[in-house]
Amino acid sequence: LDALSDAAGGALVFQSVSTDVYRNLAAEDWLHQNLQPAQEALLLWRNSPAVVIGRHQNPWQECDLRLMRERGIKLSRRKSGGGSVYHDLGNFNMTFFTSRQAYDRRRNLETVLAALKRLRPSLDVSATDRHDLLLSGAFKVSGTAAKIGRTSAYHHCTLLCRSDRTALSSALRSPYWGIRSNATPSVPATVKNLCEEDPTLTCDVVMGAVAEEYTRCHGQPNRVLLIDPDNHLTLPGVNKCAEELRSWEWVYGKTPKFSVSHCFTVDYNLSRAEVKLNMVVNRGSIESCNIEMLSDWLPAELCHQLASNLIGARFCPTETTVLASAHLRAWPRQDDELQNRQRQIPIHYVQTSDTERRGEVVQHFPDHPNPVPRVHAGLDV
Ligand SMILES: Nc1ncnc2c1ncn2[C@@H]1O[C@H](COP(=O)(O)OC(=O)CCCC[C@@H]2CCSS2)[C@@H](O)[C@H]1O
Repeated sequence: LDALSDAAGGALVFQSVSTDVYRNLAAEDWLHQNLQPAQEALLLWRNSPAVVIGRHQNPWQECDLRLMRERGIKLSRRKSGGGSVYHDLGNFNMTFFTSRQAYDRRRNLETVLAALKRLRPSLDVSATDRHDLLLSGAFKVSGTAAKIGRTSAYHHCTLLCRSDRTALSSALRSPYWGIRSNATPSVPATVKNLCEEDPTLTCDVVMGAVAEEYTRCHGQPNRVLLIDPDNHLTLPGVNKCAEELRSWEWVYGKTPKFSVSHCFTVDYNLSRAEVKLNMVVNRGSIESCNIEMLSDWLPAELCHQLASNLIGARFCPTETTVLASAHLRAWPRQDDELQNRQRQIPIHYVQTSDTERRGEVVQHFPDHPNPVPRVHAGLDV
């Protein structure tokens, strides 16, 4: 890197050859750690479908994890604060590295605006006070976040060129409710793609224009260096960092402590019961759990035992399903009716219908002679 920056004699422009969100975030982190603080650089990168949540966010509150899993949309947590955004190959990201003193989000956004102006003079894109970029004064095309270190800093932002807007809004809609936390909430906006204004605009065209404008502003020849975040020889330690960013402990485990309070009605074989579920989830694991039955539909002891079995489990359905099933098997009375009733408790409470979201808290389960175990405490992972 030192040789590179000596040769370039100033600012550097990198473009990642990877579309893996964890590898790209690791490369970004690597550059932040390893560039000389005074070295200015720009990293351009794109990801295959992913949601990137802010450092202090709760993924269960921000996105539809089940839908994301079904559609292969990855979930990642970045190191900067702020809200949740959706990425795919129709969106690209820019990371502006500077020293802490030279950190200036407005100047970076001016570079992006100037690039767009040169490219398509008629495009109406402007920056807001919170550093979003708006198209036609109303539609968000870019969101901003930043990380400020002791001596160096970076500002990164997105740019929507031709993303799948339907996937964006469905991935960023949480179907879960009853969660209380101090996690940073996102600020939802109406988004648009640049290509909706001008169909000839692709990520490649816009990225090229930003690189050109950035080098021009820095009095440099327009040269883009390809960077491979998979190459630990060029970026020593980058693989370990990517694995950390991919780990459950980072993505889910860093969620600020939260509580889940849920009250619902279960119907089974013509009998009905009210169930209250209260949980505290800390570092992604169930710290306390209480299941209350407002009738003798299930013995209090069974509820209590089930709740205590879940303590310490990761708040994810795979783990809690195993625990709940084990609890069923260990229950001494081979009472089919009781077992079937316990299986009805949707501790894993994925709520999708609008009535439920409005708070009518009614959940019906089809009467099934041989219900599959469905008791698990994670919302969905
Ligand atoms: N890709 C993208 N670009 C712009 N706006 C988006 C995008 N995806 C979603 N949104 C909208 O922004 C809000 C959230 O806005 P909010 O202001 O809460 O959050 C942000 O903007 C964070 C930007 C982070 C940028 C980083 C750069 C590299 S890695 S991620 C969301 O609810 C959508 O309405």
